[in-house]
Amino acid sequence: MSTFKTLDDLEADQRVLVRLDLNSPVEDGEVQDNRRFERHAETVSELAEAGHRVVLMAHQGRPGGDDFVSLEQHASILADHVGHDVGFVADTFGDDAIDAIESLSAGNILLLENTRMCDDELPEEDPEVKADTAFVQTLAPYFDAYVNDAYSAAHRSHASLVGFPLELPAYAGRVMQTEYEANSAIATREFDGQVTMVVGGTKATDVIDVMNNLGEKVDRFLLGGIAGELFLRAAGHDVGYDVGGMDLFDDQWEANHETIESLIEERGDQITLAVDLAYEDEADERAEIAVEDIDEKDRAYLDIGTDTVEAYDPVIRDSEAVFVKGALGLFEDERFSEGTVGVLRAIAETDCFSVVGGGDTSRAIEMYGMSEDDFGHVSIAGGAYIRALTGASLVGVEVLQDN
Ligand SMILES: Nc1ncnc2c1ncn2[C@@H]1O[C@H](COP(=O)(O)OP(=O)(O)O)[C@@H](O)[C@H]1O
Ligand SMILES: O=C(OP(=O)(O)O)[C@H](O)COP(=O)(O)O
Repeated sequence: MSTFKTLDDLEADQRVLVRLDLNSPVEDGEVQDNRRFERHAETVSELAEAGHRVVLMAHQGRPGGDDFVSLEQHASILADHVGHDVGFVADTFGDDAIDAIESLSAGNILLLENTRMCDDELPEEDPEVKADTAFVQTLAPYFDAYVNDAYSAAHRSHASLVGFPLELPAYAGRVMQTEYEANSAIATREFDGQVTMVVGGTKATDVIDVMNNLGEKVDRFLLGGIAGELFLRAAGHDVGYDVGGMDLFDDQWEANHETIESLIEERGDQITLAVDLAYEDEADERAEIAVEDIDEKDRAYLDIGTDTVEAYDPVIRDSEAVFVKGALGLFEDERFSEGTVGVLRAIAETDCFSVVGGGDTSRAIEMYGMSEDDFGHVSIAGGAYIRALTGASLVGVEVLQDN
């Protein structure tokens, strides 16, 4: 199955540079614990217990976003899961980082600062270009091996993901290995009955393009979240616009409206949009409005409405397989969790094969008292997992396989 080397192939007593994906929700500056910490802790524990010197890299948010913060809090959350100290240095590859790396003993763990705070990490470029950056060229000589555990970021051609495997012997971590195997197996699986995909979340750009390539595999798309509103906007409704301090819609509209319009034209019968939406009224309560009654672009919609949840429910119950990518609303706020929780409960109550992905969406399962056992596979990846479903390769996996 795996055509890359794994931790089973790693020699003893190595200085190992490990890429994790600890990208997490941040609420009022506080990093929220989630499944990514728990899953990556297994790889980190295994490496530390084997006596390697373990240096971790990860990213958080995107420059300019409210969630673009230091990894200092991540170190202590990860330490709780690993059951071992995780040191932190507020530097990516400068003198402070090198000093901290050089002072490690066998079995020690150190987390470097947010890779996206280093200019060489972004933008996406070919692996050869990334391998030639000062970031990679400076750090690589301090290590014997590179481990990529960040399956959920493996669709990004960033320095920490694709540059190091060109400079160091490279291995897949345990999360990379299990997610790759599970998602590749799902991509080749055939279903006799209806296959439904629930599309939501904030990263509409990640899903809209992929919907084009999933059209043969998926019979019905049920939309919500930011992507759902962009489709409603394309269908002529006054939603899907940035209002107040929002910056979720207009840029993604510019990048995707032509694809959305052609999807509606060519695959309109496969795509179901919300018929009502929920918002916060003057009394801070959940209120709902039918999409056809919306005539002002002045309000943020935070969930699909109750009639939409009722319309989506039988579609899910009639499906043989359901794939979920992204939440249908701001589920972290209970008032706006109805869409996401309604869909997840319908899946959990039926015996369809299901995959739930999206960095944040998998959190809703635990938050609302459901069990992972009620789902076929819960992926900590979002964009990477739906790309894998189309059979497309992920650049971060390709460079491991070539290593
Ligand atoms: N209408 C909405 N307005 C604001 N945030 C939303 C809305 N719908 C979904 N979300 C947010 O999308 C996030 C879901 O993220 P996730 O499932 O990881 O997908 P993505 O990777 O696309 O962000 C959740 O944190 C949820 O609060
Ligand atoms: O959280 C992630 O992706 P996901 O939300 O699609 O699961 C990854 O960390 C990638 O982050 P990015 O979409 O800012 O490159």
